[in-house]
Amino acid sequence: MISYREAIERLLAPLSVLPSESCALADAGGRVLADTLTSPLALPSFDHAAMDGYALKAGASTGGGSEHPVRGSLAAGDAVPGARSSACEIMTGARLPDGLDAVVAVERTDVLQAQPDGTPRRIRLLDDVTPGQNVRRTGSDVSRGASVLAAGTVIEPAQIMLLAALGITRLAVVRRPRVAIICTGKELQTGAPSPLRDGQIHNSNGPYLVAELRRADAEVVSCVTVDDTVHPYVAALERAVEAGVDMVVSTGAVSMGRHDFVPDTLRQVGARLLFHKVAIRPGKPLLAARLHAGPLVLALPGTPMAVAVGARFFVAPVLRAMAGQGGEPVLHATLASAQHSKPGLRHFLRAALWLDEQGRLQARPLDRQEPFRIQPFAHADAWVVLDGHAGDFASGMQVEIASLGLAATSLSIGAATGGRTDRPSRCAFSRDEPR
Ligand SMILES: Nc1nc2c(c(=O)[nH]1)N[C@H]1C(S)=C(S)[C@@H](COP(=O)(O)OP(=O)(O)OC[C@H]3O[C@@H](n4cnc5c(N)ncnc54)[C@H](O)[C@@H]3O)O[C@H]1N2
Ligand code: MOO
Repeated sequence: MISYREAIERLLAPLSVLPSESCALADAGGRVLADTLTSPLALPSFDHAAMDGYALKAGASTGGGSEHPVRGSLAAGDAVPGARSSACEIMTGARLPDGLDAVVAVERTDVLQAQPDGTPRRIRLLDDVTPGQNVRRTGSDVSRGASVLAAGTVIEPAQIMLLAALGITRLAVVRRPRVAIICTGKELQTGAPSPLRDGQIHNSNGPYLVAELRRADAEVVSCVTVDDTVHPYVAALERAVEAGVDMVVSTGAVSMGRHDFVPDTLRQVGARLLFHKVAIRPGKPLLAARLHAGPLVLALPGTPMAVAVGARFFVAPVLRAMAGQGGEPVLHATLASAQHSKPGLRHFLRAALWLDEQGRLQARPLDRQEPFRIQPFAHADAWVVLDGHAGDFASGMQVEIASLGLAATSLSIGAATGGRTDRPSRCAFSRDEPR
């Protein structure tokens, strides 16, 4: 049996980043940037006013109390031909005319004279005005040609704001990974959902995997249920290959039972076995193989929490590697209750997260950790990962935590404690070495 670290090395070593494709910015939410983006523009693209007021040439004549004639008015969007030397009314966002270098806010002036329509003609400054005051300089946010987003960045709304500001309407993104799901087990009731026949159960792994993969922006090509016999599984694999998938995720039939046909079947179809059985709990009988036709097969044990662990700690790193994202940052929290784990095994525990009075993130593994239990998973905030320390983890130790779902950014805090956090305003977690 190999360690988790070795399993991940074997899994990721042969993977390459998926090809890129062009995508409209409007459709880019959740996609992964394929190439590092350089800015075609400076931001701001021109010196402009940060306040509604008056543009001036700052200097010896712009001390507090000085008076200035006002010529013209500029609003955001106005073209500004030629240079100016005298003060001019200006609105926030309007380009600063050449020759002027400061803006004084309207409330820091007295209007001495105005036209009948209210347009100011002469003002008095209440304070000294200095060069650059209330001016947003060209390129002070982004300089032209600068690298603005690295390859592998997930395009979230904040990135869309930046790209839109730069006038980028199309971008190269990594193609979505195509995944087929195969759920094995003749106990899985197909067809009408209820009532359940004797010995039958509802398929919960399939819908869970579909939801996780979709949230991770993978394309779920198919999700089929097959019984515990070789032929339907092989046929499902063939259909997945024909559909051009990058990965097959199957559940069940990888352990020691007489009906656990998946390991032998994969050997029979000529798949190259990467590993079978990993020193983890839950999920130990997990198997990874590569089909001759190309796709990776992750055969997860059927027990629901083995599937959840397989998805979070095996499927997610594969998806990151296929997207060119590199290792995931490791998060830590303070362990709130002592834990004992079996030495040599990496344990994944469902846990509650909350903030203590000092704003430190606390993690307490939930009580019922048996891998068949689904309810605690639905009420947990995060995974706690325990490995090493001869199996003894004292309360107060820093331990590794991970978001419950595949999307590493979606760490929830306080849901498992009914939203109770000792101090809800701060979240202190440490980020260090990539996983
Ligand atoms: N003699 C041994 N028995 C078992 C071992 C072992 O080492 N020696 N390992 C145990 C561990 S650990 C796990 S995990 C399971 C994995 O078994 P399989 O991968 O063969 O999975 P199944 O037997 O098909 O199913 C296990 C369990 O999960 C339920 N299940 C399966 N698919 C679904 C689904 N789509 N939705 C909901 N629930 C599902 C299934 O009914 C079983 O209860 O093996 C242990 N045994
Ligand atoms: O890996 Mo299994 O889920 O411990 O029963």
